[in-house]
Amino acid sequence: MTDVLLACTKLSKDYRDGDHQLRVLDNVEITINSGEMLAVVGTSGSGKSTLLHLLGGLDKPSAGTVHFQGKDILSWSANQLADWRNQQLGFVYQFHHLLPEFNALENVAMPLLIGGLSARQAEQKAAEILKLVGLSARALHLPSELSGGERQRVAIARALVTDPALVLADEPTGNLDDETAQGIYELMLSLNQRLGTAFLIVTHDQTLAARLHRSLRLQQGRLVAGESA
Ligand SMILES: Nc1ncnc2c1ncn2[C@@H]1O[C@H](COP(=O)(O)OP(=O)(O)OP(=O)(O)O)[C@@H](O)[C@H]1O
Repeated sequence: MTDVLLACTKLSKDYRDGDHQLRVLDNVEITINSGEMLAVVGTSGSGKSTLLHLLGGLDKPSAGTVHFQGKDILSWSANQLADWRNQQLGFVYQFHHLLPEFNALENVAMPLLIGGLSARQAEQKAAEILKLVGLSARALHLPSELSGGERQRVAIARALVTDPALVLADEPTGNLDDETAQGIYELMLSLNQRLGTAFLIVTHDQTLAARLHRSLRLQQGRLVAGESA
C-alpha cells in the first residue's frame, strides 16, 4: 500500500533554556504509509520522544506541518485532537502505564469505554484483542500479577483495541531483556500483518529496528541518511 497516512514537513521544535534557544528537532521530514512499520532510531536525547509527541498531536511544533490522511492536524482544536487520538491512534510507551487497580481485560477495554461503547461490547472486543496477543489466560490478572513482557503485551492490546490506523510506540521494549524484546517485536510484526495497522516505533536498538519495513536515523534532532531494512 502506498497511501500516505501521516506526514510531517520541516518539523522543528525549540525549547528556551534561560537565554539559550535549544533546537531539539530540526527540519524533520517523515512520511508513514498505511500499513507500514517504520522505525526511528536514535541515541538518548536525539529527539525521539519529542518527535512522537508532535506527530501524535500532544505538543505543537515551533515550525513545520503535520498532516494525517491529508488533513492539517495543527489546525485542530484540543477536542478534535483528542477524538482523533482516541479513534485513529494507539500509543505504547516504555513503561506500560496500565492502571494498577484494573485487570488486563479492563485496562484493554478502557479506550473503548472512553469512546462511548457499552461495558459489554468493550469487554468483548478487549477479550478478542487479548487473544490476539496471546494473553486470554491472563485476562483477569492485575498488572502486578503479570511479567514485564506480558504487561507490554497488554499495553499493545490496549493500543490496538480501537482499531487505530497507526500505533506510535516510544521505546516499547526499553525496559525488557533482549529475548522478551524480540518477542514483542515479533508480536507487533504479526499484528501489523494481521490487522494492517501501521506502526511508528522509536528505539535506540538498531537490531530491533532492522526487523521493521524501514528505519530512519535521528541524530541531534536531524534525520540523517536512513537505512531500509
Ligand atoms: N520540555 C522540555 N524543555 C526543555 N528541553 C526539553 C524538553 N523536553 C525535551 N527536552 C530536551 O530535548 C532533547 C530531546 O529530548 P527527547 O526526550 O525527545 O529525546 P529522546 O531521544 O526521546 O531521549 P531518550 O531516549 O533518552 O528518551 C533533550 O536534550 C531534552 O533534554
